[in-house]
Parts: sequence; structure tokens; C-alpha cells
Amino acid sequence: MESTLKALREGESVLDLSPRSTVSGGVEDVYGEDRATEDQLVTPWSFSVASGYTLLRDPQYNKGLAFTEKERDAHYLRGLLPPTVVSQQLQEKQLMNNIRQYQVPLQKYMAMMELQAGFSTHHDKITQHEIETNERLFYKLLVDNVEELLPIVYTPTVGEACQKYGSIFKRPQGLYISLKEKGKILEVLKNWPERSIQVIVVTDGERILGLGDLGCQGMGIPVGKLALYTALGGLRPSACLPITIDVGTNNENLLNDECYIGLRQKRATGQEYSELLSEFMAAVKQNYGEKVLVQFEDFANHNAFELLAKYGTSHLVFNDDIQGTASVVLAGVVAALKLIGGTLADHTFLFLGAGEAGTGIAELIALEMSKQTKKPIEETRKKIWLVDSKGLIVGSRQNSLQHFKKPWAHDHEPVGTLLEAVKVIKPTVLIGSSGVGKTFTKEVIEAVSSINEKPLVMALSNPTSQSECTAEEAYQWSEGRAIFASGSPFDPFEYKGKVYYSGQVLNW
Ligand SMILES: NC(=O)C1=CN([C@@H]2O[C@H](COP(=O)(O)OP(=O)(O)OC[C@H]3O[C@@H](n4cnc5c(N)ncnc54)[C@H](OP(=O)(O)O)[C@@H]3O)[C@@H](O)[C@H]2O)C=CC1
Ligand SMILES: CC(=O)C(=O)O
Ligand SMILES: [Mg+2]
Repeated sequence: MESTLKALREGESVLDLSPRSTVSGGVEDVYGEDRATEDQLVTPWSFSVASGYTLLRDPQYNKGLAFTEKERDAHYLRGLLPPTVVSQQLQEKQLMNNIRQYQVPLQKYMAMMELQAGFSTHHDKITQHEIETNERLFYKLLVDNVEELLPIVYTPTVGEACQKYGSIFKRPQGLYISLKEKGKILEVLKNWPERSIQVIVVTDGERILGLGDLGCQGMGIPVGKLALYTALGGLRPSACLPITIDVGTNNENLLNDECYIGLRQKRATGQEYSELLSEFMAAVKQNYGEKVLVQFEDFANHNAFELLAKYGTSHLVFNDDIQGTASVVLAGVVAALKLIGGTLADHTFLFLGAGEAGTGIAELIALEMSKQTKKPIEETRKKIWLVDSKGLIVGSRQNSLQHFKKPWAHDHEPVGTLLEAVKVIKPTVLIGSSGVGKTFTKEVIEAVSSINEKPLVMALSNPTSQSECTAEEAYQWSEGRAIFASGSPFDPFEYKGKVYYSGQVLNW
């Protein structure tokens, strides 16, 4: 190592792979190209300091035309850039103008990913010169244009990006750990170029937003969530690691799609699944230490609750869909009390959807109510009702319920539909966490509006296509009386001469 460093300091080549090439003609096989064959693997390793041409293509350090005169001299950039030096502000302005030219959100997404990591080169209008890879500029843009760009980098656009990941995918982002890596996960983690990781967002792609099983293409989710950790939370990008665990997919369309980038097999389950996850969690701790935060994202609920419970005592873990959602929704409800009146305990909650989001939110609301009223949580839970795909969760269903639904099986006769449930439970707050769009029908919104002067309606399911109703529908069907918020954003809506701005409740 010392001799390598000495050679570097003295400007000698350290790329020379012995034995020396036997190819004659005066040109040495410095890079080992002549010797590399598919059978005899030679890693094309190089010891490089990012300067000159390489620096311009390094997302982390590239500044494009914003490199100063001094930096151009110091980093061998002379001639590789046109002579003008521009400020980052001007770069930002030009880039936002370019991104705004795109009509289709997915194109904006691809342009943003190109800027972040050199994602794709498929551009119709924007030339390669206009979108360069420049991670600092990506975050500057995101921080300065949060409202405009978050729906691009995250929901709703990220949902479409994941659905089409195979065909828009060019350069990999994040780390892929598949069943093929079983027994070698620690080595795979070591392939990641950064060492000081503070947060990992990991998915297995089985419940991507409300879009279902997108397998390996779920990678857009950890990448997007971690961009928000940096843009909104101030974490260094190099401290963030997006990971997708690929155990296969049950999505037949993907399995038959020639562009699919993941393992072409049905999902591993049971022991095979838990052994891979267990190896992963152990490797994470071994490689990054005790304090690395592992955020589980968009796992299906049959794994999500179990993983959280299993690793909650040994690792620093967090499930965004169960816990993160609960905290933002509670905050949203508390804020809305200023408009709808009363305390938390004065309200009756009805959920459509009793999975990770629904039961996670319900439990935190019950806890907060219990804290405020000093009543036991078993009592405050009774103010909260949930409907799943089989109807209202009631005592007679107790034995057939998944464990996370059991605390919500209150005494009541069976009720089959949401509309009937609204009529009999008479909620003041209606929350959608079903992942199924259009389920807050005109009749449902009218029913909840007939009970309340100002019904609080939250349609949390993502992306927009899965929202239980739109802002327009909520305002129209409630005749402008609903207090409405959604997971994916809606534009302001004008109704009878008044403009309504809906809220966004999202576990960013
Ligand atoms: N805004 C935000 O911050 C967040 C939004 N979400 C969104 O919430 C949605 C659900 O996520 P999650 O809770 O993790 O998913 P889960 O799969 O864990 O839960 C979905 C629940 O909805 C129920 N359901 C499905 N279809 C229907 C239907 N037609 N009628 C009534 N109930 C139905 C399911 O019933 P059953 O159990 O009987 O199958 C299940 O209880 C997703 O769209 C996700 O994007 C999630 C996290 C955060
Ligand atoms: C927002 C989010 O985490 C979800 O829809 O899954
Ligand atoms: Mg999620």
C-alpha cells in the first residue's frame, strides 16, 4: 500500500498489472485488456483521483460550469469546459426552466434522476449538455423548489417510475441484494462506495405505494425517500443508503416483461425469506455499527409487522408505513381540530383500510387520546373503527383476524360496506388507508357530510390513482364543507367562487 501511495505521489502509473503484456508493438497492456476474458475475470481496477474528465462525470463532485477559474486549474479541467463560469444560481434557474418544459411528470423525474446520478439518457427535448450529473445541484433544486419537485421525486410520480423502472433504467442507483447474494451479503455491502452510513431505507418491493408488488423495481422508493432525508432532513447524501431486497415477485406482468430487472421467480417466503432478511440485518450491523437506522419501507403487511417486532430489540429500526404515517396523520388531525373543533377524544374515527397505515395511525391516535384523557387505551380504542376488505372489523370476526387487527374488533353486529359503516358508526373523521382508489364514493362523502357540519376527510392512499377520492370530489360532494387532505397532492380547486386548498398528509 505504502509503495502504491508513493508511486501515486511521484506520478507513476499504479495501473500496471503484472505479468507484463507480451503483446508487441510498443503499447503496453496497461489496463489488462488483452488478458481479460469472460472466463478469466480481471477486475478493471484503477486507482484514480477524480480530476479532469472523470471529475466532470462524478455526480458527487461535479459542478459543471460553476467550477471557478482556480478550480479549473487545480483539477485539470482547462479545455474540458467552455470558458464561461456561471453561478450555481444561474445553473439552478436554467435547469428549472428546462425541467418545466416537460409536460409529462415522468420526464421530469428522469431529468431529476439524471441530475442526481446519471439515471438515463433518454431525452427528447433536453440535450445531454443541458442535464449534467451534479448531485449538489440536484439537492439545491429540491430544497429551493420543494413543493414543485417533491411530487416528482416522490409520490405520485415515483409510482409510475417504479412501474416503468425496467425500461427507463440506465445507471443503477442504490444497492440490490437478491437471493443470489445469500451467504455473501456482507461482501455486497462492502461494494457500496461509502462507509459512514447513517440511514438505510430498505424495501422488498412487495407493496409499493398502493400499486402492489413491483419486485425489484421498487428501488425508486428508497431512492426517493432518502433524497427527502437529505433535502428536508439535512443528512449528507453519502450517509444515506437505498437498498432493495429482491426475493422474486408474484407480479406476472413483470415476470413476463423482457425489460424486468429483477429475479424472475416467485417470491421466496417462510424460512428462505426470513434467513435472507436475518443475514441482511446482521450484515448491516456488522458493517455500519449499532447506530445505523434501518427504515423499512413498502413491505407487505404480512412481513412488515413481524420485521419491526423481530428487529426492534436488536437494531435501530423504524417502519415508515406503520410508524411514520401514524405520526404525520396524528399531527394532521390535531392541526385540523382548530377547524373542526373539539378535542381528540370528542371525535369518532372510521378507517377504510386496516393494514400497516390504518392500524398504525389508529393505535397512535388511541394512545394520544389515552394520554390526554387519562383513560386506558382499551377504552380510547373504542372511539376508532376500521373497515377492511371484508367489512367492519367487529368482535364476531376476532378469530379470523390478523393479529394487528384484533385490538379493533369492537362489539357490534357485522357491517358489510363502508357506506353502511358510515351510517351506523357516524364518524366525524373518515380516513382512507386502503390503497384502493375511488372508494370514497359520492354516497360515502354525502353520508359523512350529512352527519357533520365539517367532516374531516383524509384520503391517504398513494399515488394519486389510488387516492380514495380527489380534492375536487371531496369539496363538491360535501358542498364545500369537508376539511380535506390527501397523501398525494391535489391542485387548489375552485368551487362556487371560493378556492379550496387541500392539505397533504404524507410520511415524507
Ligand atoms: N399518506 C401516507 O403517508 C401513506 C399512505 N400510505 C398508503 O396507504 C395505502 C395502504 O397501505 P398499507 O396500510 O401499508 O397497506 P396494507 O396492505 O397493509 O393495508 C391495506 C388495507 O386496506 C384494506 N383494503 C384493501 N382493499 C379494500 C377495499 N376494497 N375495501 C376495504 N378495504 C380494503 C385491506 O384489507 P384486508 O386486510 O382485508 O386485505 C387492508 O386492511 C397505500 O396506498 C399506501 O400508499 C401508506 C403509508 C403512508
Ligand atoms: C407514503 C408512503 O410511504 C406510502 O404510500 O407507502
Ligand atoms: Mg411507504
